[in-house]
Amino acid sequence: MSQLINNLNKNICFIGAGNMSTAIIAGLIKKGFPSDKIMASNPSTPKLDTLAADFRIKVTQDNQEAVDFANIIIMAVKPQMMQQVCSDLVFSQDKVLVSIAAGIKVDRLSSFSRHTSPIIRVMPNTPSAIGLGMSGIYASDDVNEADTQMLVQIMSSVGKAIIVKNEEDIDTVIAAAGSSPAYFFLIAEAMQKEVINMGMSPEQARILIEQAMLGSATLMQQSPSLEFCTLRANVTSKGGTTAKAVESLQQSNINDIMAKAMRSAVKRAQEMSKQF
Ligand SMILES: NC(=O)C1=CN([C@@H]2O[C@H](COP(=O)(O)OP(=O)(O)OC[C@H]3O[C@@H](n4cnc5c(N)ncnc54)[C@H](OP(=O)(O)O)[C@@H]3O)[C@@H](O)[C@H]2O)C=CC1
Ligand SMILES: O=C(O)[C@@H]1CCC=N1
Repeated sequence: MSQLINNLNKNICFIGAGNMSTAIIAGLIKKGFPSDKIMASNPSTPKLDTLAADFRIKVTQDNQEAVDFANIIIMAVKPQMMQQVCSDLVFSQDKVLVSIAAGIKVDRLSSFSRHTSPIIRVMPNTPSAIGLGMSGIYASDDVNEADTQMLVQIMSSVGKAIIVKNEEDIDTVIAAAGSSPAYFFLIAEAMQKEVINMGMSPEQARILIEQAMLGSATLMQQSPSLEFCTLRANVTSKGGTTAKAVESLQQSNINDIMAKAMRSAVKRAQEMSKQF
């Protein structure tokens, strides 16, 4: 994949140089994507200065300059900014327009941007920064296969990527992968607090939780034939400690808690699609 991404021979720009753009840029550079083929645009300079210093990419405060430079334009501003930012830009029709924004559907993006060529939606997540991202890609029927595959190639270079068939599935990708790193960090925070309450140092708490999470995630990935429930059962000795902890989580309705959280993310994406 690394070789393919090096041979892509396209310029990419990021409109909005915030957290998610920075994560994807970091991942692309780590994979060897040429830094002079990336440009980021942002109204304020500190983030641009950091990106230029860390990754040697091109930077500008002029969104149109970035659009004119690129073959692939990644719109990465907050959803509430999208209409304003798009309507100030002129896109020639040979450019591939991509949005990573939650809750803004292709037909809205198309009307904001007056871009009559097909638009692709990508829903990435921040672990893209270390090559462990997970992205969902939605391309409507009128997007040509080569452009869809180019986005699959780009996002696969910073992690894994799947194509979703229906635009609504992007909201499910948000609930399961776009937003979910925050759920895992929240669980880590809660566990760290309790380890400290039990008398250990924050540093010890951090390494215990970090390594347990990393080990569990890696074990899931390296055991494709084992269901998550089997991996859980393998930890749970009859009459032992894990059984008590798991019982406590189940009594607190962990399934309902997670379902409710994920439904809330989807509901918010649906609201945003009407709001912005
Ligand atoms: N963070 C995440 O995990 C994920 C985010 N996304 C999507 O990515 C998009 C960006 O999110 P995120 O990176 O978290 O947000 P950030 O707020 O970190 O980044 C948004 C960036 O847009 C910049 N910006 C503001 N106005 C303009 C403008 N007129 N022209 C160009 N840039 C502008 C902001 O600059 P300044 O700060 O100087 O105002 C900021 O750097 C959102 O649409 C979100 O839905 C998708 C998946 C995951
Ligand atoms: O919180 C958000 O709206 C964005 C989309 C997925 C992750 N961050």
